[in-house]
Amino acid sequence: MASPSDNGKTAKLERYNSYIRRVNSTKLLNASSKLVFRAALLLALVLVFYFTLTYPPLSPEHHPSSGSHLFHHRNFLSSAFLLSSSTSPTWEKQARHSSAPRRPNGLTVLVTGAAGFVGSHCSLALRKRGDGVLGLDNFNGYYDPSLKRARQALLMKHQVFIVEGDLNDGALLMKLFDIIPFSHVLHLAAQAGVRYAMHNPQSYVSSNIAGFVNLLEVAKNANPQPALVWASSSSVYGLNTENPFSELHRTDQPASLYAATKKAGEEIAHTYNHIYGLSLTALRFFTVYGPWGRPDMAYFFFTRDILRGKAIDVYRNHDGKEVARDFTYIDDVVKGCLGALDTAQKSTGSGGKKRGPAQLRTYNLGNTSPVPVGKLVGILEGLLSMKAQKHVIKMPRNGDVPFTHANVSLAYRDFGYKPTTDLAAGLRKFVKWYVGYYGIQTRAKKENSGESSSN
Ligand SMILES: O=C(O)[C@H]1O[C@H](OP(=O)(O)OP(=O)(O)OC[C@H]2O[C@@H](n3ccc(=O)[nH]c3=O)[C@H](O)[C@@H]2O)[C@H](O)[C@@H](O)[C@H]1O
Repeated sequence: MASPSDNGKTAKLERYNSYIRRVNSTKLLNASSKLVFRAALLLALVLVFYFTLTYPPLSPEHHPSSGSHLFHHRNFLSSAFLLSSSTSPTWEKQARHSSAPRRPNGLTVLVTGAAGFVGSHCSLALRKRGDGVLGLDNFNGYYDPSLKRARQALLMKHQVFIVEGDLNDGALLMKLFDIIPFSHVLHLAAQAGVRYAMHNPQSYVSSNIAGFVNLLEVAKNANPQPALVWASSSSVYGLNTENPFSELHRTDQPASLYAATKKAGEEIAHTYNHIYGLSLTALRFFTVYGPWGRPDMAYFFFTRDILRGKAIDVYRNHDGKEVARDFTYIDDVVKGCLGALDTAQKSTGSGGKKRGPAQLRTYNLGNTSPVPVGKLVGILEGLLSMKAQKHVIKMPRNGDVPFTHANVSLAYRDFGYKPTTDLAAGLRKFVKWYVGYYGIQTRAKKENSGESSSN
């Protein structure tokens, strides 16, 4: 048994040991909390820098700034990210897996702008029929990037992988073509929007001209050379007065810089077809709308503003007539894009040299039935069961054209393009998506749910 003096010594020793433990743990705590603080500070700085570039502040006209300085930093960042991650086997594995066709003779398609409106719809449609699809998108802040991220998440569910990078990143594009033998490119990445060109002209030059040339340079050197189908625009008809617009009409009077860059794209396409034997198809889209659409387009922000009770500007021509558009539903445009891809002939060049004449095509993809903007507003009012606060004003001189109307007989002849959705039916689907996506209870919905609960 231990004596009381032994017990006293043991108790003292234990008190001393616990004191030493406390002193040590406090030191350790101080050291580790300093470390944690420094790491948190560093992380916060990195996050602030990253979010400043990724989510630039909104400008008054619903157009998030994509000022050229931000644009270039963003490219630099994505490029740095990709060059380091391009060596990672996981990254390449995902890209290869995504681009591998799941059906015999399936296409292997690079879709640029895959997180965009038309790009995400086309990527899904291609994947659903068993084609291989790899997306490319720079997720810029022209409009709410969270919508682009939501589209990306939807594509991921269907095993479509999007590489985050920019068209102007030549090293990245070469790497993609190096690891994947693309049979086709569906090139939809662009700086869109007619009116925004007055605010940020350089972004149009950077994406729609420099970026396009960069892509063509890489495509012409690729082995095999892919066939390219790409998005031009109804806006190339500019001040053309002949109706409906045919591919044979003049397109040398663009009314906006956006239109001018798309028209320039058509001329550039001619050059690459002529010199390098690239198979090229331009699709002139006519005001495409629908679920998962672009928030910078009138039908989209009219819906938002009507629901918020905010006034909307409805443009009228200077001659007093209503402005009208050949609004085209997204599913019709997707069918047109797939039809163009399926009928695209192979490029004829190899190793950057032309081996024979190659296909060069241009098609209108419209709805063939122009609708005045006032009528569009009326349809939205009906669907939302709300009255719009309309300001009818003269169309500002901002690059808009008074009227668009597509003749689609060429696209019908060559790949059976036939639009089937009228504006009322298409907007119904859009509004259904909109209220679901943003979790909005419309008055119509509330009344319906009231009715069903009383039955
Ligand atoms: O076919 C195209 O190639 C282009 O289509 C689309 O341009 P637009 O046809 O101009 O569509 P959008 O802006 O929705 O305006 C629709 C109508 O609302 C009128 N409009 C517009 C704004 C407003 O405040 N009030 C108004 O009346 C306006 O005057 C117009 O009559 C794409 O954005 C563009 O990227 C490109 O793809």
